[in-house]
Amino acid sequence: MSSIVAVGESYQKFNPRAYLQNNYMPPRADFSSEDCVVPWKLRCLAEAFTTGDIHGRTLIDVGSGPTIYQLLSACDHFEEIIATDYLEVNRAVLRRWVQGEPDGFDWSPYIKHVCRIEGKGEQWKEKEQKLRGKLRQILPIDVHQPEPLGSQVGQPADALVSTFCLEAVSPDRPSFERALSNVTTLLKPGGHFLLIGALEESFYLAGEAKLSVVPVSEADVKEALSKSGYHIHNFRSYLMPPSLKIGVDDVSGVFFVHAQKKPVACD
Ligand SMILES: Nc1ncnc2c1ncn2[C@@H]1O[C@@H](CSCCNC[C@@H]2Cc3ccc([N+](=O)[O-])cc3CN2)[C@@H](O)[C@H]1O
Repeated sequence: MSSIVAVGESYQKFNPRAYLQNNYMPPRADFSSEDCVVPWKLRCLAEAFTTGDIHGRTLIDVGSGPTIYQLLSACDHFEEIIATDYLEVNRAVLRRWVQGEPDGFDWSPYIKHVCRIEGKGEQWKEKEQKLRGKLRQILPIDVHQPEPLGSQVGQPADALVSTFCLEAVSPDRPSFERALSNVTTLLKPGGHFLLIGALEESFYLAGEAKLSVVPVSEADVKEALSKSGYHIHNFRSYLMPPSLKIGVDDVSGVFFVHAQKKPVACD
């Protein structure tokens, strides 16, 4: 069995609720401390959009998983946001959130925090409804395919977001680099890519599933972006404090990159 097929097999046991519990509840989601990893991620994303340089018609979120926090600061800057994931269980979680079904994960602490740090006086219910209104497509994706969205691919997006996906679905570094190259076909030349991921992680848990992760360093990520034709505007790293090493993975840190796909070279 190819190692990519093995990755797909391993995801069949992925449990969205366990995954959310492990990574998006306290202690990792502690909004009282700016030093905590979730506020750090939200601040990186909010600050990336304050320049006003990142905007357009469509943003695609690559490997959304069962989360929407990564889209909260984006929703003011795009007409349409397309969420994607490999697993139907995750796409179903996202659809239920968009439809406002009551039994879902409570993202309100995240929405309130983002409204606070954006400082625009936006009410959290207003931002919640705005994102629900923009999240119009939730599509299947496979980043190991040269056309990750298959026949659904429309015109290239103005921007991409991806959080914790590429390294968690790639068995090795060449596969990670190919996956990045594949998803880059979804982005227009000159388009912006906001990428968040795990540093030096080799596994993580999501209920019964124990998923392998290809450990990547800052240098590995920068090299992969350079090979895929990106200019890096900003690269930040967060060092996971011992208090947040809670056994759900062996992640050493988290990286945030604001990269831009170089325009096509004119001959
Ligand atoms: N072939 C594929 N193409 C696209 N997506 C695919 C494919 N296969 C699986 N997927 C899809 O990709 C997956 C995305 S979730 C990946 C989780 N990454 C590791 C985890 C995340 C995390 C989160 C937060 C923090 N923190 O400190 O705050 C740390 C960490 C480190 N551990 C999942 O949705 C799957 O459904």
